[in-house]
Amino acid sequence: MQAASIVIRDLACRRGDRLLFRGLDAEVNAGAALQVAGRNGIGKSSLLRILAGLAPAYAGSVATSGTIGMIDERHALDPAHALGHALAFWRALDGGDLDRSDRASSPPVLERLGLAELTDVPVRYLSTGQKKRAALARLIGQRAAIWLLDEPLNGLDSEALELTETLIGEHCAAGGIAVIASHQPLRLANLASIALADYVPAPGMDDLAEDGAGEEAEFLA
Ligand SMILES: Nc1ncnc2c1ncn2[C@@H]1O[C@H](COP(=O)(O)OP(=O)(O)OP(=O)(O)O)[C@@H](O)[C@H]1O
Repeated sequence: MQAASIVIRDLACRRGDRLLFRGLDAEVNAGAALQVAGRNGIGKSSLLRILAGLAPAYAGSVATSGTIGMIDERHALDPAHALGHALAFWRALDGGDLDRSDRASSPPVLERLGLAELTDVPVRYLSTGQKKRAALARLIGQRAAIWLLDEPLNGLDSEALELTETLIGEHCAAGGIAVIASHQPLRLANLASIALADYVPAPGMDDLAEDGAGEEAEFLA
């Protein structure tokens, strides 16, 4: 896996006419995980979208090294297709083989994720937790160095939750990076945490315009 890193400097994020956070600095290096925590609507997903390059920063900068894979509430698997077919679509783009294990000691990914028996089931019939696992299978197949995970534990039973933590841990142990927006406590080695509440501007301090920031900042949908 290529060396991965994320460097965030003095980052500010604006949504609509609201400055959500400002002055955010962070560095994540290969092998580490970063949890982004905070109340609903504080800007966790917005931060992940900036890191993914899907939305512009209002001010400051983000530098990433390494390919990026992201999971949010959109699983990006065609609901009309059987799971196996939907995953094969991504496999054709990403390369890799989910039926094969990277390590002699662990079973293939679909089996580990409890999906091996579900490959004939249309994606739209999968349960919430099964869709989450399927999205994780797609992400693993992508072999991206940086994982951006938006609430990856929501809707998972305790077994799937533990497995997700294990897979994130393995990804980091192999030199990857994971940035995880989550309200829930995470059991991961080498985990740092950002509380976005620490970067919310004080009332009346939500205008960076005089710094020349964000004039062109229009968010993608
Ligand atoms: N395209 C947009 N235009 C304007 N405001 C937006 C847009 N998208 C999101 N917002 C607002 O930005 C704020 C932050 O949203 P975001 O989804 O980043 O929060 P979050 O911390 O991930 O929340 P949650 O925990 O509920 O998922 C919210 O108030 C939201 O309504």
